[in-house]
Amino acid sequence: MNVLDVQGLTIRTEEGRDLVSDVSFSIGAGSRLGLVGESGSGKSLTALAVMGLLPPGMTASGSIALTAHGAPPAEIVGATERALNGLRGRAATVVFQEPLTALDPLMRLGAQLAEPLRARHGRGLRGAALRRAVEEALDRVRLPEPGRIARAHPHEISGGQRQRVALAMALACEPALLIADEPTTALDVTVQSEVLALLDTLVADRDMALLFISHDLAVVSAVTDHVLVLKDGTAVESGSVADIVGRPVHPYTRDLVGSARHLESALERIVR
Ligand SMILES: Nc1ncnc2c1ncn2[C@@H]1O[C@H](COP(=O)(O)OP(=O)(O)OP(=O)(O)O)[C@@H](O)[C@H]1O
Repeated sequence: MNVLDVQGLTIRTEEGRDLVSDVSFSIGAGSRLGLVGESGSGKSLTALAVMGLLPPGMTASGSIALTAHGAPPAEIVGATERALNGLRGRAATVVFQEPLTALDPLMRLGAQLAEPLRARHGRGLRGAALRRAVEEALDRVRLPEPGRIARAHPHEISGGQRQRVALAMALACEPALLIADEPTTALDVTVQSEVLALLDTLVADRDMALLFISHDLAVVSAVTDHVLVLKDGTAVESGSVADIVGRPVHPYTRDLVGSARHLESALERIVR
């Protein structure tokens, strides 16, 4: 059963220019697809279309079917804002490159995390039980001293910690599909691999579907099993990580393989 089924997705500007053309892919529960391509290839727009969050003036055509937790498939293309609101969170959530986009600078992190937890578990969750749920959610993303983090404001913790909080907020909704758009690009290399390892474990534990977006094929190959290569808004190649990294066919994919930063470790992982 596919959690996400995208068929012939085309994203057009008001002026009639296609930024994404006829892209198709699907992701089953527990599967992970990497969307890889250079800057401007259409990765983020594809993710935004899946969330029904395209910038004003842009339109999507084709089909984006999202199936969450045994519910019948919901069509995102052309859905009303009300229908989309019902799907965001429970069906799909997204983690962006910059966690500050998801966090309110003026609110304590615990209060922010409480919102999706209460949306998921009911407004009756409050007081000590709510505090416990917040700390458990922070603990699940391996944040030390969850009590202190819950009382902090976003600027009082590090970039890596903020991305963990953003991940905790996304997971609090228990989504069927998690979209991660360059979630580690803004982090330094050590923190990046820690967050990737965490993401890997959290997705595996929950049998979630993962759509992972990055310009870096090495990063994509560390967390996904299949890859779709985008160039100028079109899919040029797709296949298993082992095939794409080991036997790239399209010249553009070959370039991506060549420029992947930690290619050796990516290959090591595939060989393992
Ligand atoms: N709001 C917008 N208005 C007009 N054009 C846009 C808008 N957002 C993106 N684009 C254009 O659409 C194309 C695809 O952008 P998109 O952000 O999806 O690329 P990307 O592969 O995610 O790259 P990056 O990693 O740099 O975000 C680019 O040519 C970009 O300039």
